[in-house]
Amino acid sequence: MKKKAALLQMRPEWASPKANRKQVEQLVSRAMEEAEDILVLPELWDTGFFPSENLDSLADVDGCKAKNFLSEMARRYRVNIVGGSVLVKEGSCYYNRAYVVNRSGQVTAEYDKVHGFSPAGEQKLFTGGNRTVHFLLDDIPCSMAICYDIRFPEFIRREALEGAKLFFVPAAWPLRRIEHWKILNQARAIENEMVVLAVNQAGLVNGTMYGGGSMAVTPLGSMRCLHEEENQILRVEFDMNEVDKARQSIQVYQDRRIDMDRL
Ligand SMILES: O=C(O)CCC(=O)C(=O)O
Repeated sequence: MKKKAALLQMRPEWASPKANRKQVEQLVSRAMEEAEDILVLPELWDTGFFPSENLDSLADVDGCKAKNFLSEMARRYRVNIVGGSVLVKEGSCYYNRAYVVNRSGQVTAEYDKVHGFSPAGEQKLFTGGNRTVHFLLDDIPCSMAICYDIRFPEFIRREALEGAKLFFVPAAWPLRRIEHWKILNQARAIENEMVVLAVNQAGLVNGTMYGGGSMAVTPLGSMRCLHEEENQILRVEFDMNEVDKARQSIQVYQDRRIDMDRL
């Protein structure tokens, strides 16, 4: 089964959700000048990574704005959207939360980033998720992680063992560690034998230079990757049959020694 995706690499305006919805609307419209099955956005595209002041005025209460916006985009273009993540307030807690919307505009999944990026103190401000997420896009079993989550191979392995064949990684990954980003995404695709679509922020946001390098990786590790320019679209076509072929030719799922896995 062949599918087409557009990865929407962008530079969010710092702490400006309204301006960023406008930007995303323009990027989506550019992307949909050609037919696509799936659009993918980066981490915290609504605010940048991550405001620690005025959170109450910036946070999207219960994600209503993001959900309405993404649903409207998905319905307008009849396209699936893996909506990166947005800053959500629910009750008295803040979440770095992703929404997935299908072609008819229904929100089919949500995921809270599990591993807060402790060097930036993310875990002090955001409540970390405590579950993996699984959803179907055009019948393909999918899962996702957000940014720092990909440094935890046992967590991603769990999502693969739970059935994921197509995997999404929205991120706000700085340029200075962009080699880690590329290698980790490639490794997660190869070791789990799945397709990985990873979308990063790009450009200078609140003093940090984000690295772009949004990328698509096949189950055997072939990679297509953008450079660091802002607001670029990477169009990729991938074949989900490659996942089954890779899993048949190198049988890591059967050959695992679970008895040796305990940490
Ligand atoms: O792990 C890294 O180097 C970057 C992670 C990060 O910036 C994030 O999780 O938002």
